[in-house]
Amino acid sequence: MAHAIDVYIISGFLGSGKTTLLLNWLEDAKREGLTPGVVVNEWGDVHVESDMYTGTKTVELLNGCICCTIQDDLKTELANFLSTTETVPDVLFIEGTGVADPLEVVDAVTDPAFYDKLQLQLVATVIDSARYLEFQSRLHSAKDVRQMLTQQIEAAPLLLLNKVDLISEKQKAKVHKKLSAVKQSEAVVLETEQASFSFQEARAVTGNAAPAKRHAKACSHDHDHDHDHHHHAHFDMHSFVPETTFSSQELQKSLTHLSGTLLRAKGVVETDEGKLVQFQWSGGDVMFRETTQTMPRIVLIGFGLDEAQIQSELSGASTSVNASGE
Ligand SMILES: Nc1nc2c(ncn2[C@@H]2O[C@H](COP(=O)(O)OP(=O)(O)OP(=O)(O)O)[C@@H](O)[C@H]2O)c(=O)[nH]1
Repeated sequence: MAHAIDVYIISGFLGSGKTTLLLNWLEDAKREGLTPGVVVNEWGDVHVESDMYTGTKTVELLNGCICCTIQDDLKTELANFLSTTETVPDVLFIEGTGVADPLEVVDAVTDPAFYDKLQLQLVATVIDSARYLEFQSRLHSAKDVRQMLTQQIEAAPLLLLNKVDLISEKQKAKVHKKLSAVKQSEAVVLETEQASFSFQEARAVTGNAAPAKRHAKACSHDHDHDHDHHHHAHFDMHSFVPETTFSSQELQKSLTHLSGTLLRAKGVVETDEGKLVQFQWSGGDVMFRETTQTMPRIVLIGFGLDEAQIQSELSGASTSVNASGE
């Protein structure tokens, strides 16, 4: 291989706007005539957004955080990706799950096995500015959430303060202040709406500080691969096939009625009109958008979610798959 492939890692907490940024960068790269490749790591057992990457060489790592065995999977997938006879991409975008420590992805990419094949250019962390203060609050948020956010922010020389359309100037100032206590001193912080920061602009940042590099610490998560569940620190994940139809208002109502702490929900549901749509929920309104997916699915992630209530509010049937920890 003549040149190593430039790698850009997109990090950020659940629902912050990583996929939105990835889609922007994919378009930018293609417009420039580059051939991009994508690695997406999803916390769900089904990738409900896979139709968004049609036409791009994509590797999906499902059901996990990129850590421990999943980190080994990432290395294996990267090796497979690089050894296929198809066109080698010019640039590779890796989107971690919202509950991944980006340094674990950095470790995989900078593994000696790839030293002449992959060239890490940038770790960009996307931050949901509308939920950042809540997520960083000792009063309103769990320690795992605060730690995860801190790891993601500390690892990145580029921080995109996304969703600024949802907050006031006063809130924005508070977010900047909080962020400056955590971020790398040289980190570039930019405010965005719809993660509108182009790939060209991102490349200009790569001249700045390299991503922090430390060996990923030993995995402290509980994994029990003999059972049909995956445990992300203390995050519970539920994934199931809903057997009812929804309007966006009904889905909104059901999601916001759930006891425990729901951090993120997404999936594919059937509308009352019998059409399958993709839905997104990350703390605000439920958003529906067109999809070519052919199966309904709901994936939820949070803390202390009640399985029985999820069944009665959202599943509508007994086909529910509990993928939560413990
Ligand atoms: N209001 C607002 N919504 C946004 C913005 N950026 C993204 N969104 C929406 O926020 C939701 C989550 O965005 P994604 O890009 O899927 O977030 P993600 O970080 O990939 O989410 P995970 O799948 O949980 O990792 C989607 O409904 C987006 O359309 C923004 O700047 N403002």
